Amino acid sequence: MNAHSNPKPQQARRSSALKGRIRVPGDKSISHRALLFGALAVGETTVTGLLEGEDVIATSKAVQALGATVVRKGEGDWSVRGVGVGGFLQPKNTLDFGNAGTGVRLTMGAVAGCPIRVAFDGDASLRKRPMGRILDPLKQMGARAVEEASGTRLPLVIEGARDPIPITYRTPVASAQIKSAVLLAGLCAPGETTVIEDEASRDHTERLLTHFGAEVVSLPEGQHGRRITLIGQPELRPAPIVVPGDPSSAAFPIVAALLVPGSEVVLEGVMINPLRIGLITTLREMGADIETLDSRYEGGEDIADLRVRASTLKGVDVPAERAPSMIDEYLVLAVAAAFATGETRMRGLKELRVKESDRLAATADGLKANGVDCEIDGDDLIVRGNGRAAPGGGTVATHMDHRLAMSFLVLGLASEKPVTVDDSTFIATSFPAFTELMRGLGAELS
Ligand SMILES: O=C(O)C1=C[C@@H](OP(=O)(O)O)[C@@H](O)[C@H](O)C1
Ligand SMILES: C=C(OP(=O)(O)O)C(=O)O
Repeated sequence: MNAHSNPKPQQARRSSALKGRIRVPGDKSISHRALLFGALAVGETTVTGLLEGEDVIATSKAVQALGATVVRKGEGDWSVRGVGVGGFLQPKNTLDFGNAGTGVRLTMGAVAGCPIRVAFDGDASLRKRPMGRILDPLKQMGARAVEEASGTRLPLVIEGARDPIPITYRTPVASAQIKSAVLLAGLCAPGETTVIEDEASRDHTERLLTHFGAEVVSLPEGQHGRRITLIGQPELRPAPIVVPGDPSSAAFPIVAALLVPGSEVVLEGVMINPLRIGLITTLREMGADIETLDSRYEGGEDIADLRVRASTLKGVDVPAERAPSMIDEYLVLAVAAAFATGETRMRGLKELRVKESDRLAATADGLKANGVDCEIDGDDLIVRGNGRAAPGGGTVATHMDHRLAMSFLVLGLASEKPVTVDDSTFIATSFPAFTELMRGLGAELS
């Protein structure tokens, strides 16, 4: 299914200095989890700062169909009355997750330990994405997957386990979605469910389950990994959730402010969880002037205000092990690299091929369409800038991918000629106020 049947092209043109203070929307990863974990708690969870993007709205509808009561009390203020671990009811209809990988994969995990049969579907982009990575461990835990489409793609039906089996599972790729699906299924299983990851992925599931009273132990594993163990069948207690600003959304105004000469922008309340800030680390290595102001701890996460000033950037080598901490930010990093002096090599980007689009190919295509020198070498993306504004002037195919649309609009704000994206409608999945916020800073978006 596609909620966006009418593509809406959008154009960005060279802007004068971006100035002002903004607050980016709530973190998408935490927003999905707030609704889902609230639905698994006994009693009422209040959520403030929830991202009201289409992906998260799809999750809110799914948990309602599974028996939770969800009420929107005001902008970003929501309440969820949960049914308790193992208490999900069989939904009457297919759960349609639209464009949302996180929503569908985490919900699959959450239903896998309940004795119910649930049909899952999504839009044309989500139907292309691999689900076998989630189904494999869930089957080991006793769930059955009835695959309707070819291979392990949506649409498909999961029959949850009557007696879920706790497992120890080593994830084949660093993925918070796989880790979270296994831990959520493990909530219903007796005893210990353990996930081992060779590279640490974002840890919001572990933090929030602990916040709700579950016993979760996370230990270092090898050089960069974690071993996470959950004790099953806890009673989750509702606890208020304050959703911090999304660093993945902040990435767009941050890079725009770095590239548009004379800019100075402050972003308030951005989450700076160490497992999410690979982009900021990388941009600083490139010479970016990003100042951390007023670091504080709020709602179980480190947050800060970030002051960003236009900067001269140089190319860098981005190590593969940094990928999990900036997996959604490579597109906009590639845009920044197009304005830097010298070569930027971004290593180990295999996972980008299975996101909302093949982001590796689509980013290279978009850069080339705008006169930027780049190439894909195995799983690496190489961008060569000459320290001047990118030529621009191209039209970019966005393939139902919000981050491609926003990244190339950022390119257009600083390039010589305007940049057009063929469809901006998917921006609403993660950052509905993108155009309005950017225009407020002075961005020329039409
Ligand atoms: O768990 C999450 O909230 C997410 C995990 C990442 O996906 P993977 O687990 O596939 O790396 C990321 O790309 C996605 O936007 C959000
Ligand atoms: C990959 C993303 O999201 P999801 O996997 O939830 O669709 C993203 O937001 O960039």
